[in-house]
Amino acid sequence: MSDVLEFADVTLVRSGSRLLDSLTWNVAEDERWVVLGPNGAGKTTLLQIAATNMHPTSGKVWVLGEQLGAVDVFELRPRIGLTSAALAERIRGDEWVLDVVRTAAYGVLGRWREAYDDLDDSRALELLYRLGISHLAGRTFGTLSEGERKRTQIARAMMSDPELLLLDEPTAGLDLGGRESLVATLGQIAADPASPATVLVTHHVEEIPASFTHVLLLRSGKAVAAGPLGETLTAENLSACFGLSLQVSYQNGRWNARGA
Ligand SMILES: Nc1ncnc2c1ncn2[C@@H]1O[C@H](COP(=O)(O)OP(=O)(O)OP(=O)(O)O)[C@@H](O)[C@H]1O
Repeated sequence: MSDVLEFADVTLVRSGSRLLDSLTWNVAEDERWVVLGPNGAGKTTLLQIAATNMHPTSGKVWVLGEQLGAVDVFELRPRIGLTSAALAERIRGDEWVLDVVRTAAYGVLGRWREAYDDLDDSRALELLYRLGISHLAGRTFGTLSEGERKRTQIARAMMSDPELLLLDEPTAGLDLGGRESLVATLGQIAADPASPATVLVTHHVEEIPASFTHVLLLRSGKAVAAGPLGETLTAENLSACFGLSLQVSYQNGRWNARGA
């Protein structure tokens, strides 16, 4: 199985701070990773490098087999699906939900072509259906609830049939019902062998969808531990990651953590 992401001794420095510090990490095609860590650990920075939006200060990064710095990132980006708060802020409130999704086929935000192929339309509608929001296709983005917006963004990220899916805190800001429902949907997507390699950033082990396979624990830009969930998400590793004593449990495909 070839790697879709390869970070080799990656350091990223901004204003004298090491946002990532000598990070070595690989993601294979069939893997679904969760990246966990406290505020400021470097999770979003890591995802932005994987999305080719930032370049490391030192070390090497390969995305979908191409080395950053030696490839035209504009050719790579359509092969990567990304959801992030920064991207969501750029979606206009008066944009139709169907357009938010189908414009991703052309790597743009906002309507720019007057005619879309039937194939674009049917794929966008199929994705909205898969995300449970096909009934919202004719609504404007600004009228959606936070949970509906998150689902729209995930459908958009999947529109170009990406080989790598990057989800930055997809369940942030949702109420309990909204979170549980979206975690279940993400679990279904992760369980589909046709789904792309996925990296999901979160602060909470409760938000790890079933069928995710691996975890990277980040603290101060460094990997505390990385590997298969079952053997890596231990009380010892999670405590070291968050800097407090924690207990971890796993039941019916879901994780839970609380103070020890
Ligand atoms: N341009 C910059 N210059 C200096 N420091 C920066 C810059 N951008 C980000 N940082 C710092 O880098 C650290 C890592 O940021 P990042 O957003 O990657 O963390 P995170 O793990 O995603 O955090 P959170 O969980 O709060 O979203 C933070 O301490 C942040 O303040």
